[in-house]
Amino acid sequence: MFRVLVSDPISRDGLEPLLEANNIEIVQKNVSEEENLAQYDALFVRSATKVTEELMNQMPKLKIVARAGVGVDNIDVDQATRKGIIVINAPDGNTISTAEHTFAMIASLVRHIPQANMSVKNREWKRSSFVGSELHGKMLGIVGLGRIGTELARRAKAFGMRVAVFDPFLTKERSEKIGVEKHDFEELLTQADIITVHTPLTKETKGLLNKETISKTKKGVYLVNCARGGIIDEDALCTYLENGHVRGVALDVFEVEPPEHTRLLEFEQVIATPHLGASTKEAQLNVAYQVSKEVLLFIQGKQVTTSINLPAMSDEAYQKVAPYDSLAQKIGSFLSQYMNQPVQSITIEYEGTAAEIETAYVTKSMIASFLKQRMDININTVNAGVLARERGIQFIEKVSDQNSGYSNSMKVTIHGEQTTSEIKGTSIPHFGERIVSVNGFSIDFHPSGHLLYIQHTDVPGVIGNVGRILGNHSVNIATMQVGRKEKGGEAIMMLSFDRPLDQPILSALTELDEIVFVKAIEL
Ligand SMILES: NC(=O)c1ccc[n+]([C@@H]2O[C@H](COP(=O)([O-])OP(=O)(O)OC[C@H]3O[C@@H](n4cnc5c(N)ncnc54)[C@H](O)[C@@H]3O)[C@@H](O)[C@H]2O)c1
Ligand SMILES: O=C(O)CC[C@@H](O)C(=O)O
Repeated sequence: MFRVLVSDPISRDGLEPLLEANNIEIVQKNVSEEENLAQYDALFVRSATKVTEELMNQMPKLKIVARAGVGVDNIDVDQATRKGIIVINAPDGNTISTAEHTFAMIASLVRHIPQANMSVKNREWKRSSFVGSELHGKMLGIVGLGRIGTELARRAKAFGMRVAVFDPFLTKERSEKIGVEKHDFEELLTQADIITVHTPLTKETKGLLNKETISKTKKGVYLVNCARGGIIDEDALCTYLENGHVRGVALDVFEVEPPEHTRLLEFEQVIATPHLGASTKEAQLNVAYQVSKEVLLFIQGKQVTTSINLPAMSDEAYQKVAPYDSLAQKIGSFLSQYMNQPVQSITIEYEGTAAEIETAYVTKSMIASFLKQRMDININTVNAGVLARERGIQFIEKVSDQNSGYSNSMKVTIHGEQTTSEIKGTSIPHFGERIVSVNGFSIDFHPSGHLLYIQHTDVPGVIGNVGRILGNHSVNIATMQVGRKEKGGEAIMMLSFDRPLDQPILSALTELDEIVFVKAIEL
């Protein structure tokens, strides 16, 4: 049974993909009210539930956190990544609703609709107090032309506004295609009549509009924040509302929610909504449906596509990656068992068609498989890179332009504290994966099951002696491959069996004079 805890109010209709599936239990209850958090595999949240390290520690089975919305600032993504918990969101399900809400806020701001509404309800009729301005012909400055910024720009243009945009990642081609003026931040500040922010809250965007930057705006400017509290500094807003430089402010989001800056809310020129950007039936259905479908993919062992902490990959792309993923996992596990020593670096080199896939995913998969043999915690492609780095293991990914005769190959080299080892493998369509070289010895075997690696001197009788010892212990050899670099030098044998070998057999083999090294490997 896969158990899902839905902590914030999320559209029940949107949970349909999960409700219709078998063996999934869904409980809709806030985390603060649930006594047995340890039983859940998945957690659904909006922005209210804070997914902290402490909460995740109480949920040892947690595998996936689904944010029914865009912003993941209420989720400790770094800690989730360390713990191997996938974090997904619904990146575009609420875009239209939030753009529409922003536009409604802008229109309300310049026509004083909320204030006029209050006044009429107070039985007043003050028509001259609420003279507004037209949007037509005014310049809207959009900071951040992502999904919401783009939809807002379209609506503003339909109202006859000029749209100026600042976004450091915006290309000239895209701005031309959307029909907006690309500006630098200073230009936008000095020219716009209304400035609205649509960036995530990051180190760079926190306080982007502050005492200094707001001082550069036009006198009488309107400021809007329907993105994240803190992008516009709330103290600075109070200063400029007080001295009349800023004519009006519209806020859907606050530095602390519900807002604690009561002085800001006391200004008549401030209009506010309680984080309602995504609060429409349509958006809530969209985001819940989007994350439910993703969680179902995860449960079915398929690729999730909207993960914050996994390389994004469609199921179609994963089908191309899958054979190499399997090979990488086999090589990682083999090398980890074979090299029983601390490791300094892992290099993975892709050649041929293997170099054309999402190599970052496969590299993480190989590292996860390597680390799994050594660590007793949940390791997967989400946290493999972080855990390797934390343990001082450097990993390097290379693409080789050499042609070693295989249509694809993957070579993993591990520098340990005492020795260096290397395995090369290939994936043959309809035939599976093969290891074609171990530490420079050419060989050809299927990396699966109960294996035995033997390094020995290339002298007559070794194979017979090994066969005799195994026979004496009633061990049947399933397959056997040999490889050597030169006649009479060192050589290797790779054997496979129907059952694992126990220690007395391994000790007996090690005692043979011509045997240098013996290692049982389980794949
Ligand atoms: N009020 C709500 O209910 C609500 C609903 C949905 C989204 N949001 C918030 O709205 C914001 C935008 O969402 P989105 O889906 O459009 O995101 P998005 O990722 O599509 O767009 C963000 C844009 O900001 C730009 N950007 C990043 N750093 C910047 C910087 N320093 N200066 C200027 N631009 C910068 C990026 O290049 C990108 O184009 C997010 O903060 C999101 O959490 C709020
Ligand atoms: O869940 C909500 O209503 C907030 C949504 C919004 O802030 C988001 O980032 O998607």
